[in-house]
Amino acid sequence: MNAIELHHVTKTRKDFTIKNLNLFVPQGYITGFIGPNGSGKTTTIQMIMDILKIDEGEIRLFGTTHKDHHVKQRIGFVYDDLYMYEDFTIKKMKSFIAPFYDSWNEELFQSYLDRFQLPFYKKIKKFSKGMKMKCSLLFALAHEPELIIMDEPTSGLDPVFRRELIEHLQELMTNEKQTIFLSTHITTDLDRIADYIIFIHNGEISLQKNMEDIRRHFHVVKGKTEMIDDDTKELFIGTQITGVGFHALFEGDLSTFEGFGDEIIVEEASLEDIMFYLTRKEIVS
Ligand SMILES: Nc1ncnc2c1ncn2[C@@H]1O[C@H](COP(=O)(O)OP(=O)(O)OP(=O)(O)O)[C@@H](O)[C@H]1O
Repeated sequence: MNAIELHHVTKTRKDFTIKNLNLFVPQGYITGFIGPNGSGKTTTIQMIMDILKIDEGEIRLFGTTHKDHHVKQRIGFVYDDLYMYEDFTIKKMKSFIAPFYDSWNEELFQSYLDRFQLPFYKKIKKFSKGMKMKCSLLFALAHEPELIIMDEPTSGLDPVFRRELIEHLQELMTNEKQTIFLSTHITTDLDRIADYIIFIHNGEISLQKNMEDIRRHFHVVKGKTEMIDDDTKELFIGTQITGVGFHALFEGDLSTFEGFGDEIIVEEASLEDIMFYLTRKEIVS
């Protein structure tokens, strides 16, 4: 079963359109949502959370329409923009948020409060960006959601806490069978933990695959510039040509390169490579 499904979703903002978006987040796994700046990640997440109205299409959460308020109880939403709560302390925020959730776990809340070392009586507006993110995470996790949706959760966090967070998400997924959907620019965070990757570019999905398939099928091929002509270029998703040679992203069966011997080097592609070449088809530098 899918925790999140978007069917033919369309949304037009001032200078930007989400076109016929079909997106599937399987239950019980970590799905990374990646894409360059302004590609539509936050817009998509806001539509899933019903903060932003869709123009056309359908969004389903656990098989139910995303407008159903019971289904929202099952979701923990993490984002760093807590502007609505700037004048609140965590104490006051808790008095508003906790009663909303049937599954609120006070013991768990206190343990995360300790673990994240957040002040209970200080106004949110005096928090750093990282503290705000931790605060958002605290409230999202304390009601034991089945689905955690996170918009850029690692931005603003120092490397130590970022790593801890990533490891913690992995634990949640393994031990509690939670589903995690997170958008990020930091693709190296996902190389370690994601089971599925969805790549969005200019409001359209250009890749939706599990990590195993990605590891198996995407490679970076390197060789001499002379090897690149109109025919060989056709083999690649994207090519970067420099004075000393070419680097290119290849998807498919590596037997294509069997006859090339030592003339080429083939390496597993990272998510960063995939994002780079899918975004820029040809680069000459
Ligand atoms: N409130 C808004 N009104 C109109 N257009 C908006 C609004 N917010 C964002 N946009 C536009 O929608 C497009 C997609 O933005 P969005 O924030 O969804 O991208 P993103 O992938 O999350 O980007 P980033 O990685 O930089 O956070 C951008 O062109 C942006 O200018």
